[in-house]
Amino acid sequence: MSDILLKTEHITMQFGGVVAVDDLNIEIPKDKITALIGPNGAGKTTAFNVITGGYQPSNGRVTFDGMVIGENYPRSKMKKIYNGTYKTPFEKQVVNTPDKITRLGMARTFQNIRLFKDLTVFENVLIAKHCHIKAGLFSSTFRLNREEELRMHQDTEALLERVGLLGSRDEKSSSLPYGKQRRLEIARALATGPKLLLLDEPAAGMNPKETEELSLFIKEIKDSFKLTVFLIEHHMNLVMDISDTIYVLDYGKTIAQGTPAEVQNNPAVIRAYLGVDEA
Ligand SMILES: Nc1ncnc2c1ncn2[C@@H]1O[C@H](COP(=O)(O)OP(=O)(O)OP(=O)(O)O)[C@@H](O)[C@H]1O
Repeated sequence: MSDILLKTEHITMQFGGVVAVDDLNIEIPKDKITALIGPNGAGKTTAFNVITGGYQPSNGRVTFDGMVIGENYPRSKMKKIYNGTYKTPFEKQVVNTPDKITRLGMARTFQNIRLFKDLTVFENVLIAKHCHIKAGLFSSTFRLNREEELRMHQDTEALLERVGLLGSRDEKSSSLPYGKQRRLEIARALATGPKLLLLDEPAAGMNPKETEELSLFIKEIKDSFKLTVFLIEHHMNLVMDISDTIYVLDYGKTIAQGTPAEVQNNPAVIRAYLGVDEA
């Protein structure tokens, strides 16, 4: 069995004349935390959208847990990229919708919080669980399977307890403090039972104390839910604190990869962030 849970090969995403992601090749090892960083507009969210099935790549392949989940190699581009040297296996197209990819074991959160504002904490998580279960139309409509419903309620409460939100069970999600709303978003993603959790700027808008709590929280859930984590983040303290490996994008291209210490001292990274030579 491979230790690599997610792999992208030559992922390119083009919007008209803009190449948002340019030949991205990453490997996410199981049970580790990997970060994707880079200045604004570097292509990070676009990469997440391709990986989670929101966009079909203009080019490239995504493999998750040994299965190709997204692939597109138009012949004209193959020629250009591989200079005619690459042989056939990329000639087919594989398209998966985000819900199918979620069912395979990948869950994500978004840059902007996407909770059901008027529903309670409990209801927000319960809905995420429902979306994950493929109930038949008949049982969904007539609610015949009371046992299953009861089990889902119990599982939801257990999950809320594990993420420290049981005390807020009946509060409207919009009335929670910001840090807890972010935590609830993560709980909703966990409700789908993922192997891989993708977090898009989980610390966005957080103060230093909330960011520190989030660091701890991500490490805790990674261990207790046996997760692999892939995150985009601008808060460098958080990234350097929790990541095993970091990939750095700039203008869609990978300019560096390595451990936090390696990336921090990489001149190309310093240039990309500061816009000046490190000297
Ligand atoms: N749907 C789209 N149509 C056209 N251009 C897009 C689209 N989505 C993203 N882009 C462009 O692709 C580039 C990369 O954007 P993306 O949002 O992926 O960057 P990012 O690294 O996530 O930025 P940020 O850190 O600000 O969230 C930008 O130039 C953006 O304007």
